Amino acid sequence: MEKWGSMPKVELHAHLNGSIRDSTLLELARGLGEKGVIVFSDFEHVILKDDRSLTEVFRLFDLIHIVTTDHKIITRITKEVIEDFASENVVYLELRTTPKKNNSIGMNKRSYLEAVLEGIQAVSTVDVDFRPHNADVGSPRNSPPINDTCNGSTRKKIYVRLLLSIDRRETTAAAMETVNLALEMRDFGVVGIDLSGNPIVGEWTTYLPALKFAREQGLYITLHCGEVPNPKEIHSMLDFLPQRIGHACCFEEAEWEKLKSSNIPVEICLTSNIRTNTIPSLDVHHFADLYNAKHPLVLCTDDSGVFSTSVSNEYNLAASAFGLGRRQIFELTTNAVEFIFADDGVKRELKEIFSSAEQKLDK
Ligand SMILES: CNc1ncnc2c1ncn2[C@@H]1O[C@H](COP(=O)(O)O)[C@@H](O)[C@H]1O
Ligand SMILES: [Zn+2]
Repeated sequence: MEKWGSMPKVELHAHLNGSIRDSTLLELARGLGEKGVIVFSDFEHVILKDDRSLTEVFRLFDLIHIVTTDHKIITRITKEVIEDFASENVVYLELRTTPKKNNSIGMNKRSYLEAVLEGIQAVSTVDVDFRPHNADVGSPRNSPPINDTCNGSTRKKIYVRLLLSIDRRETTAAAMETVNLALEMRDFGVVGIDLSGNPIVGEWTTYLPALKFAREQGLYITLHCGEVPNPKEIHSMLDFLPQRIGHACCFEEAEWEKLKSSNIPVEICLTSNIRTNTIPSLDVHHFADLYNAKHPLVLCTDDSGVFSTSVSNEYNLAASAFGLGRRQIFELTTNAVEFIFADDGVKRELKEIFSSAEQKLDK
């Protein structure tokens, strides 16, 4: 993916546990296998399987969660995932994760999130800016500006913001607990709420009170929308007017019309849609229609570990499947800065990065 290496990127739709490195997942699973907690050979077979239906993907997530639900492991995978995105020149990352409770190991949603925050602070290959700048008024910013020159050497920097996910299996009370946690942790880079999980599970009305409350309190909201055909839910989601939606795969004419007139940006995850068979092939993917209609779009990975992809790979796929050149991909990413969940100061800095990268684009 050399071609995309130098281009600055934003990643707005990445699930923490879905972005785990294959090598880390296998190492952790082998360890649990040796302790007799799981049967490693069963696990290995599922991890290494290439094509999975949406149902199989959610079975895999249950397995991943058995292996990763421990504070130290959550800290480790957070650090690795951020370092991996930074290594392909992602300059702004919105990482989403579902805060989890596991009484048997003394984990609750807050301690889970604290483990994530520890992972962010453990990143060593790049400077991480994760706290909104007005969160620490009077104290120095938590990291220097991008490409700050210190002792003659230039350090790379990545902005990281967190979205807390509500899992569709959760109750209204559990969803509300996640929103309250997000509000409490705003000064630590939590900027919004995501609704995700198996799309055939749960009812929109269950999460609605928590989502409404989140919005009233000023949190940003993005929803997994239309991963399966469910026109009633899709309409309710679009009527809610979230700041962004993910996927938008199983839309009919009326839903397309509503989406286009609403101008809600769509997070497009090409590999994920193809690998889960939500869309049969790229030549019929809705990216092309939305792109031609100049609808706001951003290319994202969804689960870079589970689907063995990267932002560069997604750019490459879009370029070859839809005939886009480097400049068009670059413009798509630059335009996405408008709908990131960050303040104007961050947007301004990102625009500067993109504008200086533009000058080198055709070289
Ligand atoms: C394939 N498309 C998808 N559709 C819906 N939800 C998805 C997803 N991919 C991932 N997740 C959601 O993210 C969780 C894993 O990360 P975290 O444990 O939160 O860090 C999954 O359990 C699921 O709830
Ligand atoms: Zn997703």
